[in-house]
Amino acid sequence: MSLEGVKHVILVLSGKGGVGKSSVTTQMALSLARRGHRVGVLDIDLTGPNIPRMFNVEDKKVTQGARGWIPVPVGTATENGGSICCMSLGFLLRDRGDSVVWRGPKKTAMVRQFMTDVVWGELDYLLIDTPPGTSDEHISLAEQMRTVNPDGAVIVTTPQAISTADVRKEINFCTKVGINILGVVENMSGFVCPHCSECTNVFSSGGGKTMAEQFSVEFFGAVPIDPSFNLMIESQSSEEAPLVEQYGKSKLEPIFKDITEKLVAKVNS
Ligand SMILES: Nc1ncnc2c1ncn2[C@@H]1O[C@H](COP(=O)(O)OP(=O)(O)OP(=O)(O)O)[C@@H](O)[C@H]1O
Ligand code: SF4
Repeated sequence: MSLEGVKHVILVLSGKGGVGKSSVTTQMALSLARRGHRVGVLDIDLTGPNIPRMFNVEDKKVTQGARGWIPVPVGTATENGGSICCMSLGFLLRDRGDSVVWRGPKKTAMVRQFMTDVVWGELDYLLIDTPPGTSDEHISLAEQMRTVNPDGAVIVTTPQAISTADVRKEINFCTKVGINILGVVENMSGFVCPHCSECTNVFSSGGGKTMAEQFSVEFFGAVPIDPSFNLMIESQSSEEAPLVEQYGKSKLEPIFKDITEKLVAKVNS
């Protein structure tokens, strides 16, 4: 079984698309790796496999070993032994539009293969970036995810989503399919000015925390919109310091340090 060396499996879920699930997954991976953890990222967001782009490994090829697919390493290991490797449908698609037209059974078969046929080796954390939504198709995906016995899920939302029924739906979805909720991250919560670094609350603030209290789930933290994070992702080049090092300068790094400390404490409690 390919997950036998993996200590903790964490799902990253969101009730709707575009809330920043992939960027939260990426930053949790960077933050964990900076603290010496060996991290794998599995991207099963078949409608928008963004993880290879986030880690600037889009042009890398996945190789097939004797026991299964070998995930793609992201840079080299850090001095304290932290590392990131990833696997995404994006590596296997000839055309990024291909997966969008797949029918449910084909997607489910692909996810099943991803859950079982990737040779991760020894990992402290495997983060699984899942497709957004709570439809019937997601229920069958969630059933696949349960086969890898995850520690639970981190739910990503935005301040706008909190004021709608999205998070409630997502929490009910987890309860229905028997997935433990580890905590909630509110993304795009305010805006960091690129000139003076002042954070302005564009929408109402504090909603995520209140909502988490209502549902008795842990609030991991609020992440503002930081345009420099996108610039960092877009301007990555092989000549520059590895992303895991560059991320040390990001204004979002201390926030994700706090989020991942809560996550680590939760899964090890
Ligand atoms: N806090 C943030 N600050 C700056 N940019 C952000 C932030 N969160 C997300 N983004 C940007 O918003 C865009 C959408 O984010 P992302 O791809 O992570 O969303 P998603 O929920 O995974 O989307 P999908 O539903 O397509 O999978 C990306 O370009 C990402 O870099
Ligand atoms: S936060 Fe300050 S520097 Fe940024 S746009 Fe507003 S006034 Fe200007």
